[in-house]
Amino acid sequence: MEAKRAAAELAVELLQDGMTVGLGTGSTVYYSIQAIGRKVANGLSIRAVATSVRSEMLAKELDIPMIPFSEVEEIDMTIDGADEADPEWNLIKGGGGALLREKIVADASKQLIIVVDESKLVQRLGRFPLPVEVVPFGFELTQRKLRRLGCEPKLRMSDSQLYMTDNGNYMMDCEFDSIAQPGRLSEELHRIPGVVEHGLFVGMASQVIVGRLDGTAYTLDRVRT
Ligand SMILES: O=C(CO)[C@H](O)[C@H](O)COP(=O)(O)O
Repeated sequence: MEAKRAAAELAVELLQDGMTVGLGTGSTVYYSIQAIGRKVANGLSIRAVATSVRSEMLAKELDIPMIPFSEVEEIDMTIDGADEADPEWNLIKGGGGALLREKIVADASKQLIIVVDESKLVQRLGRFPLPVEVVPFGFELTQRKLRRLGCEPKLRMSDSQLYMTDNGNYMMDCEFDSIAQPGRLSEELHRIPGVVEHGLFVGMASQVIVGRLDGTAYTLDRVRT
């Protein structure tokens, strides 16, 4: 908890007056949204868009000024979590189910700041099952096509019900041994018609902030290949 909070709060220090801010989703970003709420109460002037119904509700409770995504031309900075980050700052996201909106918001952002604790750092992506959002129509066929990419795709459940995203889609959690070429896998996933979006964020992060258990945080050095 302290590690998540440390990363989340350090990221919020990057915000400046006048910014349009993207709010990610998850238990780490929860602390960022709380910290933004405190800064807004103390006079920080920003407006925000959320990547999930959950984050939007939290932001509204904290009186963070929100604008509809339809009114946004560009987002200055988005703060979001991740399930895994590799040394090149490639990510797996979507454990919390919000990957589609997160990717749309990240793509519209000048800067994507990722906040994680040290347990999320990996040498190679793939230990965490890759979330893939699929349309309900023909999901069995989509599942078979995903399997052909070398993974075991499991339909996500929640309280014994099929999990449904904020967009009315299903989620397949795809277990790979490891992901050697995230960029290539991303392209292959996009070629499957039933796939709406997947949780590989390749080359999108502008910074990865890592929280330690002792409550300190640092920016991960980026290895370029
Ligand atoms: O991608 C996400 C939601 O879709 C989250 O950012 C990711 O799952 C990390 O969550 P947490 O901070 O709770 O570990």
